[in-house]
Amino acid sequence: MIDAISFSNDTLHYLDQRYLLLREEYVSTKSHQEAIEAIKTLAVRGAPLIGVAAAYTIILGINSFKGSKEEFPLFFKTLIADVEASRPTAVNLFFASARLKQVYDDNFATDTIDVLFAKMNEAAKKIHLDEIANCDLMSRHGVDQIKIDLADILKKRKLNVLTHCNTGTLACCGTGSALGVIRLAWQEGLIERVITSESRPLLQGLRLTAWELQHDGIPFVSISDSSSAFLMQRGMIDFGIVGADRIAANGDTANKIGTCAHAISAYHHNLPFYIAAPVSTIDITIPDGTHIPIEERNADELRTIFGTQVAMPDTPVLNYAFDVTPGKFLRGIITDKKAVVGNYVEELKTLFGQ
Ligand SMILES: CSC[C@@H](O)[C@@H](O)C(=O)COP(=O)(O)O
Repeated sequence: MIDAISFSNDTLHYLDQRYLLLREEYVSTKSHQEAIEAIKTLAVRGAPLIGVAAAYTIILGINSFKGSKEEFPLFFKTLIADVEASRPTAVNLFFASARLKQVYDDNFATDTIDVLFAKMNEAAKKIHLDEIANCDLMSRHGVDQIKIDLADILKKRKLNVLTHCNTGTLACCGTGSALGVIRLAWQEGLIERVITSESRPLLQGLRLTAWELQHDGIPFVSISDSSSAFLMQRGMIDFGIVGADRIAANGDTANKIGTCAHAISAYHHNLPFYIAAPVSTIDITIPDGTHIPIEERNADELRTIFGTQVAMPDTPVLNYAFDVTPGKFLRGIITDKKAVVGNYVEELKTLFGQ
């Protein structure tokens, strides 16, 4: 499997996803500032991977600390604020920083700095290992749900699945969230073909998902983002499955811009549309999608394609990185704990023991 991120010898190693497929470039850094820049520029990307990268970035930051124990609280507060300011929508980033803050809160008063840092290191590694394990759990729950929901078609033939953006190894560390489900469904003989929508402007679907599918020998075809309704109308898509950057308590889901249009089209055509995401992507503190901060990115991402100007340099642009799909358009939310279908307000709470 592709190693999108790893941490060894106090060094963060990652595959720079901005240049795939033009070049496969691995970067190693001990600098937390460089790691923050990697998150901001989407060199590392995808909600679970952003969470893992954020945890290791905090470790790089504390490793660079040279002051006394008394000076650490202010340093740590600034470090956390800098990491949290890197990308606003993927809640996994805040999940990771909250975990490390908890280790700090629980141990700072009693531990030496060295012991505290060792505990934080362990916590960061655990976030990483948990996300890998989550992929396998989501995949199992997702495939089981698909077998139930699409049983009638599966008696006759295999399925054509639509996915958007990239939710595979590159985004999740393990086999993936939505792409993990697709991989297992393929291994179990349920999939005819995967349809990957390009995911303008940064083309995560066209570049990254296609690359991962090719790597695994899974048949796929890529489409422009605006093609999905037409393909559904023609019976060329049986269901959709995507990842998430933040899920509100009522199931409203932020994911890569373009997801909402796919989900509404699927709903119109009576096709199941699923979200696959680990529980670390659910923000149970917000009641609905209106509370999800939506990242707006640089206008030049839209005006240019890989550095080539494709619009007037002063073309006014709205470049929202994510949209919010209302929960009512979703057939289910596949998590590592279980597949949640039905009443999201009641069901999602139970994942948090509420
Ligand atoms: C499992 S990844 C889920 C999402 O993070 C993914 O679909 C997505 O929107 C990624 O956006 P990106 O801007 O590439 O970080």
